[in-house]
Amino acid sequence: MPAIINNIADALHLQSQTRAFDSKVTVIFVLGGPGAGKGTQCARLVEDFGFCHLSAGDLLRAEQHREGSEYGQLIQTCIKEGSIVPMEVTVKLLENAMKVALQEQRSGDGWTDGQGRFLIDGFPRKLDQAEKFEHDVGKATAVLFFSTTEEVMLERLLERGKTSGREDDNVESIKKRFNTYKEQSMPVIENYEKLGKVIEIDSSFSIEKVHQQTKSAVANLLS
Ligand SMILES: Nc1ncnc2c1ncn2[C@@H]1O[C@H](COP(=O)(O)OP(=O)(O)OP(=O)(O)O)[C@@H](O)[C@H]1O
Ligand SMILES: O=c1ccn([C@@H]2O[C@H](COP(=O)(O)O)[C@@H](O)[C@H]2O)c(=O)[nH]1
Repeated sequence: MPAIINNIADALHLQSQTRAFDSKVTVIFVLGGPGAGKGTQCARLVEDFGFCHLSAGDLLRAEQHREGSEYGQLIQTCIKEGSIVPMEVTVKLLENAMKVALQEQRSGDGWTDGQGRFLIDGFPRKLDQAEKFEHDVGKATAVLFFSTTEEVMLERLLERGKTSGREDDNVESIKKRFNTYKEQSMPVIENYEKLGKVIEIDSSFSIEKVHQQTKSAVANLLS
């Protein structure tokens, strides 16, 4: 970086150069409490619009089980305790996964509609993660916020827990996850609300009804 930055435009240009992805990439953060239905709706949006869906939780679980990972134990503890893995780990995993996805898209046959569109599911969970991602990786175009009550989320998670094999789909971990969500993740949503980037969808309804509302909101966003 040069010693003197002449004006704000230069400064902004330099700042944007440090990001891994340019403004052609569409990044939508998908937030909401544990079990609100984020992953379910992301899967539908992949079919509708050709998004690349990256779940931060899934990436962390894969890293936890990767042979030789230095973060395996740390990730396991955080997931069980419903706490947040240090941002450096998660942001790096997301950045790498985005790079791989873009390379795969570019080496495929032709240019597809969804190229460069990312749904980042379950991230950012904390304000510092949001800042780091936007600084190092790319700007968020919008935030899809799936909102519902703790009662609904608890029921869904306990039902999922019967088959998911997830070590955090149990009452003890779920209560901790709710606390982390309220204390650390809600401020992220409030922050993006101030920036006018949040699209809130009540996810208390059936999967199909929530999907119709989500699809129409995303279609508007992309038009
Ligand atoms: N609208 C809905 N109505 C009823 N059940 C739903 C609905 N949406 C999702 N589910 C079910 O609730 C459970 C949780 O959904 P999902 O995994 O999509 O939530 P999530 O927000 O991604 O959760 P987490 O943050 O814990 O990963 C799943 O078993 C899913 O099938
Ligand atoms: O950015 C993130 C996302 C997730 N975690 C940890 O993973 C679990 C499970 O996340 P899901 O989105 O429910 O799959 C979450 O409770 C955190 O412990 C994280 O640390 N950072």
